[in-house]
Amino acid sequence: MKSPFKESNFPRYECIKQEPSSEAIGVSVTKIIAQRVQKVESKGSLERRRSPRLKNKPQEKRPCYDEGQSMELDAPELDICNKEVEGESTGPVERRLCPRLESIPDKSRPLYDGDQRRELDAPKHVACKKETGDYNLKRRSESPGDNAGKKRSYIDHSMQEWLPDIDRKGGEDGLKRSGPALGSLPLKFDDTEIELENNANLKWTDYQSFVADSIKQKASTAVKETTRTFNNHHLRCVQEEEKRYENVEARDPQVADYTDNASKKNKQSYTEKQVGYLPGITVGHKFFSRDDMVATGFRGHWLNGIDYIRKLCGKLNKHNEYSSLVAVAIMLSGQYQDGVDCLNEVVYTGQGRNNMNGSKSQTKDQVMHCSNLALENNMEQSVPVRVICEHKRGDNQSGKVYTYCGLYKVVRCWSFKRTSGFTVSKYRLKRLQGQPKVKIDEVCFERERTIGKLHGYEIYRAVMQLNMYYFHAHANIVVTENHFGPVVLLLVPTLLEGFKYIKSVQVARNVTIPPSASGCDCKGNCTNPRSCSCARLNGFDFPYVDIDGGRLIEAKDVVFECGPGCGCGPSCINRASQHGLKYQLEVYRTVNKGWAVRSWDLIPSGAPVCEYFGILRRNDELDNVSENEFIFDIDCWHTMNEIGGRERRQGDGSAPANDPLKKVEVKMDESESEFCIDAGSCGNVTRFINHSCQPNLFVQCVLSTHHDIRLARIVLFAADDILPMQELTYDYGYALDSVVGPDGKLKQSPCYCGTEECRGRLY
Ligand SMILES: C[S@@+](CC[C@H](N)C(=O)[O-])C[C@H]1O[C@@H](n2cnc3c(N)ncnc32)[C@H](O)[C@@H]1O
Repeated sequence: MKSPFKESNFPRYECIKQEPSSEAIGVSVTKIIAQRVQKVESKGSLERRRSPRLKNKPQEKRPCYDEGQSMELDAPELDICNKEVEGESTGPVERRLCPRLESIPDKSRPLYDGDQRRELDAPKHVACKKETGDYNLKRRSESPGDNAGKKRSYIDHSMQEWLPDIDRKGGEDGLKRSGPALGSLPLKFDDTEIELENNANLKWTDYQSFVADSIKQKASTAVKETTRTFNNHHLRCVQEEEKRYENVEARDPQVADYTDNASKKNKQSYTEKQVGYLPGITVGHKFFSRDDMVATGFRGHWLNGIDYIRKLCGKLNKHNEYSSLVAVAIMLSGQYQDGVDCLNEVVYTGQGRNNMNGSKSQTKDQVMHCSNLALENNMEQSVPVRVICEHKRGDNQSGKVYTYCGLYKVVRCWSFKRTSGFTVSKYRLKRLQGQPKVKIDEVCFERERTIGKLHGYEIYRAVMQLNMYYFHAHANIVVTENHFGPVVLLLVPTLLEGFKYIKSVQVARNVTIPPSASGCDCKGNCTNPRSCSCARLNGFDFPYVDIDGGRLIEAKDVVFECGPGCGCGPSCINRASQHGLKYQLEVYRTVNKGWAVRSWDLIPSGAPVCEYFGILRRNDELDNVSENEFIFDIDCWHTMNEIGGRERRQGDGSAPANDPLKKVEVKMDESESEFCIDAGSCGNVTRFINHSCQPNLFVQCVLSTHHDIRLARIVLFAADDILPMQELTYDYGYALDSVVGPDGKLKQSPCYCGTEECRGRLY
């Protein structure tokens, strides 16, 4: 298809053949980028790393980073936290207050002590009801049909209790925050203004929303962390399976622990599962596997459509059974049409009596017990159920996404004879009012919508034919790369004039790349970690598992991949980061951070996303370049060894005793790294990736061709499962007040990452 734009608007840049002159190198801010997603716990005197720019500043004028001092500089109120940590405080610990709240009289302040927090985090109403056995006080009706009609008003009213408090007054969009979000906090829910000491007025509603936000954020961080841990366990388990498959005995006893822990964790969440709203998992939340749902306690079972819980009460129901079961969640799979905005009403078929080994067709009548009975009890006892929709992934990889659609009430239950002659239970469920809208098929939709919105042409087809993307004034640059053709980058000429797109690191003339290391003797693919010498360098294991094209099990100090000196072929799993861009990445414009990068595809955790390309230079060459914000220090060794105030990532000691890295140790006693990658004048999509204090990518040093860590490759990996259209970010790892301008003065730059962990400044 022909481009809708004039050819002249689309300059195409070839990969550069020769290194650009140093004069051509970029014009903008300072330097250094480096990250660590997992930071080690703060160790007394350990400083955060500081910028090499500090070299230009006399020692006495350099900023201090140790905890006490930086607190003094940054925020006096942090002193309170400090004391808490150090255990100096003897009386009840005073918690850190939002500066806005400091002047509110003591008795009017919300309480934050542990017990109350717990109450807030757990669905409070669930707990109360369990204790009082309140469910069973309600009269059970004889006929399900009558039941629905008669009890409707009651159900409508009572079910609101199960919604997240935060959404109760929020209306359809759930944006407005309301008082009840604060659970048992002693707050007034009106617009009364509180007089502050500085004569400013604070509305209670602001105050409430501040607290509500912080509660909600903490819970969502906990969910994120659980999912991350689970993903790690999951990849470990996959590795175990791969080994079993290869009939290779597990050498590392830790692996068994991981497997055990994963199952223990799941068992634990099974017993802890809750009815109703779960803090941290809001409507629209996406899970990427059934395991994720179990790990976070959202569901207690991998397979069953109806997930139920046993309540401790002892009433007989109409089936002469104890009505101690209620369903907590049901899974809808393939029962809806793509693109349905919101499932306000669903009809659900009970489970059981199918031939699970063969055709999956029904072989007997369904009976009203266990899960089916539980779902009926939901109706009779006015207990809402979480509904999850299963749908296919938006990219072309196989797999599913599970979207949480919200809480539903069961309004009717009946039995139905199918044409096969067997009976099934049927349930009609209605979505509770006051929940945010959800697009169940968001993952698939976003990409299509973006393409449509940007161009109004059949761009998707053009992509397939021409192997590249067109862009629009709003999107500006789109990068793609595939197995057949060269990288294509289309730029808005006025925005990035002179910038060249490259698809490998270019080497400056005064830098010599060491000769290739001798590699492993494997043939075809490396599969046996005991005989593969590259696996040995990684601690006698392959760092990747063979799913989704290779996923890194966990961050390491350094990953040794197979290289040109190895006997294995290009499809070897231990070359996972060498295949270029696998995901379609888009460079787009943000409001306050300049350009940014997002993916049109779903990226699974541990997947290599992109490598930092630019010109490989000596660091000292750039000492007088003051304005270049696209320089990445290759400081893997310094980070591993905590040299120059750097924080070591929680490594796993992957480098064995006869580590080839030891050979370079002597050369690297300086506190600053020797080499860097300068993407000021040429680079790839990675240079547009912004910083976040809570990133979804992490930086991993990779060695493949040679084993000189001073010249390691810098590859960004997914730290989480990343949804399409989510901004990709990593932690630049600046120490605060570590960057000095050409005038010798400290430079500060605000951070707009917008995460709850935000430190407020980039440096
Ligand atoms: C490597 S560049 C990233 C791409 C850049 N946004 C652009 O438009 O080219 C680093 C620069 O982006 C901006 N930046 C990145 N992350 C940021 C953040 N979280 N908050 C504010 N600015 C950010 C800063 O100006 C920083 O020096």
